[in-house]
Amino acid sequence: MKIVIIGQGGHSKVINDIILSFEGKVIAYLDDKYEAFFYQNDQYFGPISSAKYIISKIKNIKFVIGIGDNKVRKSIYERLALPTEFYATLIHKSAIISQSASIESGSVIMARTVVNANTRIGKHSIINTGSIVEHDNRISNFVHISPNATLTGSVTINEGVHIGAGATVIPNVSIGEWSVIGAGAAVITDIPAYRTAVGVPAKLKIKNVTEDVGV
Ligand SMILES: CC(=O)SCCNC(=O)CCNC(=O)[C@H](O)C(C)(C)COP(=O)(O)OP(=O)(O)OC[C@H]1O[C@@H](n2cnc3c(N)ncnc32)[C@H](O)[C@@H]1OP(=O)(O)O
Repeated sequence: MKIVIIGQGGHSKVINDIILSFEGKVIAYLDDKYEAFFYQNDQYFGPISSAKYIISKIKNIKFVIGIGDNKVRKSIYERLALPTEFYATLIHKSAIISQSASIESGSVIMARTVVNANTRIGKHSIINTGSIVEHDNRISNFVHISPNATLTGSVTINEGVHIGAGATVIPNVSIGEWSVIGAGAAVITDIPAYRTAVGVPAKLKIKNVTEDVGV
């Protein structure tokens, strides 16, 4: 599979490792740190605006937005307005994915994750290294489940939610859209939209979600 990664920060390096795990190839990096489109050492580089040019130049390519921040990832998705079929679903070879789970396009599933039975994962979401997403979860679009987080059974994660590293969510809990759960939290009650919750058990912080959540 020939992949174009949009964004060239830390998250894109881990996506590159997913692609190597199934012997795919990164043919281009598009990032706005580049002012012009160029070819070097068997790869193309250019600004994000060159996505449509690269589609016209190279056949059978797929894109992935390799940016960890949920809001930035969504804004680039909206800016590019590419049809769904241009986005890859990338799953590391070491991930364990139930046959009854489903994962939509643009989402990335990192090394040593588990996605269990009847879980649904939406578009452009990240299931990061070593996290466990148990059975019957509903994970929406532009979500980030950070490394080593655990979602137990029948958890609902709405659009744009960021679950911090090592956090645990108990069964049947719902997290409202664009909320942030702090690293190491234990979430035992529903969390409303656009809020930050931290601690064990997780409590709402007074301050609402800020732009920078430490992704
Ligand atoms: C491969 C990768 O890197 S994937 C990305 C993984 N990234 C993460 O897991 C980051 C998760 N982010 C966090 O945990 C952050 O601390 C957040 C989003 C919860 C809070 O960030 P901010 O809003 O900037 O909060 P800030 O740092 O100002 O702290 C405010 C208060 O919350 C407390 N707090 C912050 N985070 C946590 C936490 N995870 N658990 C418990 N308390 C916390 C602070 O101690 C502080 O308490 P105080 O007011 O009593 O002094």
